Amino acid sequence: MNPTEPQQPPEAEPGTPAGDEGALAPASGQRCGLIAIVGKPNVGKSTLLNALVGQKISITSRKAQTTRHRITGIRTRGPAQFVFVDTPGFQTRHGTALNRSLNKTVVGAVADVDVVLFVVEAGRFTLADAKVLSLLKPGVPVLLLANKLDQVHRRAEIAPWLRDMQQRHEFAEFVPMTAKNPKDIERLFDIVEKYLPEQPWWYAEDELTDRSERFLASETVREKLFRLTGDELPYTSTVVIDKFDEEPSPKHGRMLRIAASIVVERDGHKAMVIGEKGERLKRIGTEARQELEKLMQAKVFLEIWVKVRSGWADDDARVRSFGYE
Ligand SMILES: Nc1nc2c(ncn2[C@@H]2O[C@H](COP(=O)(O)OP(=O)(O)OP(=O)(O)O)[C@@H](O)[C@H]2O)c(=O)[nH]1
Repeated sequence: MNPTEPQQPPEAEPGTPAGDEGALAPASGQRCGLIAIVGKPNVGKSTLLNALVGQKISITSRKAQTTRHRITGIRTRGPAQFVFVDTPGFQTRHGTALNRSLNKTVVGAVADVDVVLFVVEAGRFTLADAKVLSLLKPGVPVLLLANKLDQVHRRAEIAPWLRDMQQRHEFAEFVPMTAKNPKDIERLFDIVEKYLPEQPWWYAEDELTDRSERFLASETVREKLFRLTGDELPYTSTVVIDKFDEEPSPKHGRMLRIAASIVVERDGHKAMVIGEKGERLKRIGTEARQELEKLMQAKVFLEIWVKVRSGWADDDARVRSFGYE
């Protein structure tokens, strides 16, 4: 059932090719590719992604960003580098929101990955599953991940169900599994590896560094800032991370203390960011903290200050002091 066609490299590669910087291992035998995990809500996509990339969930560095793909995790295992990408719109909680949020970009983000992992609950296939499946473009191999196999008590029913699924789509492979079972995760890696094109890795073997988590923190605050202020705030506003300390925590595993400054050009902008009775700033902080806790799998204490620095963007020395080189 494996596709015999060689895989096409994605249109937009997320990083500088490894060779450009000379920092990475030689290309021989290396594989690297983009993987999308899609499925209706609650089928176990997050559980699966966490199991696949462990602690490494990260947007990584600036060069890793593309307009088409937001990287949610990277895992380098043996000769293969697995780059997992976000598929917004495929992952909304409600079916109606799913319909509403669909647009070409969203579908496009899944169209040029190397392989799609379509997650369903083993033994089930609902209208919501069918909707997600209908959005997948032909040409990209789709692996049917029948997750939560541990919850299926009558295993004998899985074979006829799989046959039924075979009628619905030309799946490249069927993978009945339990995302919570580490052995199944290893088996899944072996299966997915074959779908990654032979090409040099895009990222260093252990891409996630302190610096990239720091970067991720500033990007997350910035994203909330702009989303919650709409078009009112000029783009010259920025976010600077003043402190990023990690402490071990017996209770939470990891604990991060992050202090960030939102730097704006005018007092009026400061008032806008803070909002009435501080409500807006509070929301920016809460939403950013929640997202960072999920991304970094840590307890996060996030403190945000708003500072006015007029003309800061023109002042080289000050820009450097904010951590931009
Ligand atoms: N028994 C069992 N439970 C699982 C498995 N995988 C995930 N779950 C549980 O299923 C529930 C949903 O898992 P998530 O990973 O949050 O699902 P999701 O698809 O990311 O959900 P959305 O964020 O709503 O799209 C959680 O309670 C998980 O613990 C599995 O293999 N077996």
